[in-house]
Amino acid sequence: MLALHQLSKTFSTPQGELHVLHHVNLTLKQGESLALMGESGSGKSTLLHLAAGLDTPDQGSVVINGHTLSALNETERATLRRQQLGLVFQQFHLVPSLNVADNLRLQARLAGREDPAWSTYLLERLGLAGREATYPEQLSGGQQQRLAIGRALAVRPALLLADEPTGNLDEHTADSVLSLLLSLVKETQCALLMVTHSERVAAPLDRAFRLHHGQLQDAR
Ligand SMILES: Nc1ncnc2c1ncn2[C@@H]1O[C@H](COP(=O)(O)OP(=O)(O)OP(=O)(O)O)[C@@H](O)[C@H]1O
Repeated sequence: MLALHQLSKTFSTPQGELHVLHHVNLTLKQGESLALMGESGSGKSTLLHLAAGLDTPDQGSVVINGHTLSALNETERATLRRQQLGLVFQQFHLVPSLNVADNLRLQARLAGREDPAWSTYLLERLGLAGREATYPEQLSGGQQQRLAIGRALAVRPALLLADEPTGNLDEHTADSVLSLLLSLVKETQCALLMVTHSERVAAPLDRAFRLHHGQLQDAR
């Protein structure tokens, strides 16, 4: 579902070249979940951005569901991102002027993949049935992140990329949002790559890797 081959990324900084990723290899199969850990500044978000095609590597390739990102033009990459990728961030990035139902449908609508029955089912699973007309500011943090997760899954993506998805939530809420996320991932059989600082959050995922000096190490 996701393959990273020999991925390298260097940033130029006033202090000189910063080699953030150095020939990183990783494969993630359908239905598999992987936690990406590492110290602050180790390159976790950089790797996630490369996997999402939001940034380009200096060397190496990213393959999503059989498509090599570097072989696509910008329009094709954007279409692939919309149809095959779900993104969830620490900040929920909901659209404040859209209600719950419209936020949930937003990405699916842009991808041309609206499925009303699936959206209705998702709203129930997210605990947001009956709240369709509510606006994000009227929701709790946990509810907002559940909605952001639902928006990402409404397209039935092949791959879900999540950057500290529970980082803004208290421990109890984080646990319930995480278990909902993992159960929906299993149900939809999408692959999950999740950045987290927390061993606790990483524990229920199938595999865990740590980025250290630009390379991935098995964290278990
Ligand atoms: N566009 C950029 N230009 C220059 N340096 C960058 C750029 N983006 C990231 N960096 C640097 O690359 C390194 C890795 O950053 P990244 O955000 O990937 O780390 P991270 O592991 O996600 O950190 P955190 O856990 O704090 O979010 C950091 O030292 C950062 O300052």
